[in-house]
Amino acid sequence: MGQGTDSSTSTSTDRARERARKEAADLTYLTGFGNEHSSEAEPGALPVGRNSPQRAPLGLYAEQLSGTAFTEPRAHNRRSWLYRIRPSAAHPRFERMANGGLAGAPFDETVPDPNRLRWNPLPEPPEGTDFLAGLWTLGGNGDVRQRNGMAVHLYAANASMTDRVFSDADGELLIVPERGGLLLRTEFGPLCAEPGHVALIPRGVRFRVELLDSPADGGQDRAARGYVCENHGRPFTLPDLGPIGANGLANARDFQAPTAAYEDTGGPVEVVTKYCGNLWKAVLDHSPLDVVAWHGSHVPYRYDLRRFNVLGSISYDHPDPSVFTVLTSPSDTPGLANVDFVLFAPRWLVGEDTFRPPYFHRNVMSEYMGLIEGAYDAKAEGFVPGGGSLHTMMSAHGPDRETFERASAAELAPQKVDDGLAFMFETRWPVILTRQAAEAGHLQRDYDAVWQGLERHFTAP
Ligand SMILES: O=C(O)Cc1cc(O)ccc1O
Ligand SMILES: [Fe+2]
Repeated sequence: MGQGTDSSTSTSTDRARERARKEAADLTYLTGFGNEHSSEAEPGALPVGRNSPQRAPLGLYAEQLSGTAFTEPRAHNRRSWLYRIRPSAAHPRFERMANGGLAGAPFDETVPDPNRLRWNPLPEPPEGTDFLAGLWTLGGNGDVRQRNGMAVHLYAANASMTDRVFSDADGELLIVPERGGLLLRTEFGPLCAEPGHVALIPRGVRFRVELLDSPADGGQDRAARGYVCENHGRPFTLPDLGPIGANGLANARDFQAPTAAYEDTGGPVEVVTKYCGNLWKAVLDHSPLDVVAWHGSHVPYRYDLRRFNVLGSISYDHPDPSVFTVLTSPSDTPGLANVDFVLFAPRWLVGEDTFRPPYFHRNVMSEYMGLIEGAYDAKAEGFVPGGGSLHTMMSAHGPDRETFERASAAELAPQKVDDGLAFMFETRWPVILTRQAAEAGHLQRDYDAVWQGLERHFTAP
């Protein structure tokens, strides 16, 4: 599915990326999660006092995009009004196309595996692989047709999307760049997401991904890489804070939505949509990123993970990682997440008489973890940036032998953990692998060994 380029175009590619990087540096954003945002790229484009006037300003078409049912409670309701050059309805028939490395729930290609699993980063993709072609599904759960569950994808891309846009009818996309900056040109305007940011693209929103860094920036053939949590369930929201109070964890004001920007350009442009697990495409004679103004709550965001206000124990014991929840997709059962996005960010450890790294545990929830940079405090080695681990329902895991031995003997002075940025997609259902993930060359076949040699120390009194 890669779009072909050859080395003679690399100079113009570099120039395009330089332009994209300059543009990314000058972007302006609207702040706040879950508010009613509004933006217009041309003055007067946004109707005042009504959503759907008889004739929308500037000859634009008014169109509503609903992320929740019309009738969901006000606190959950997500919808936006888009004022665009042409309505999205003006499209020809969608035709099936190859899914490439993408797969959709229900996942039934492999027998559910109770083992602890860990992967190295994806191999470098073939030249000319864009974000969409570079998506590779590791596994997931639920059912896209029932709008529940989630999927874990990774991506490795070395080319910008040029004449195509993507949207996902099956869920929202939480994009976690690990290497290489992305310029996400969305219907709502452009968003820049660098490693250390996450970007949230709501269900159904069309976007094109341009790469900001040329492969040459980091050496030959270095692709932009990262992780994607596809959330089929209720849209991600900020967790309730309970006794924490009115502030803390991810603060709503640190989420940034784009400001309107539109393309008034011709085609052909391929609109690719993921629908009930498969990719479909329709070719337009114009860019669908033609929204001149918009308002609403179903909008893309980016969030700088370094803004996360990390809370933890200041007395003893290692708290459950739910205190590190950035975003949660709730289920119908209070406290039980369809999927949580959890961040392990730099923090101080001060617990007295405490085993400070993550404890040994077995969890009814399933945990996929990735690493954006540095190291993770439960694993001395083998868990590397761009790689990932899966500790599925009830699988026994925790610190590796080396970490256990070190932390059991460590002097408990206040200690700053500041050499890494790790995250977890924690989901209510087991993550079932795709065949490509189960058979991948970059699957570590000897992961169990990290827990070998944990000696018995028991002495009966
Ligand atoms: O398994 C992991 O590394 C994630 C994790 C971290 C932690 O601090 C406590 C529990 C947990 O599952
Ligand atoms: Fe865990």
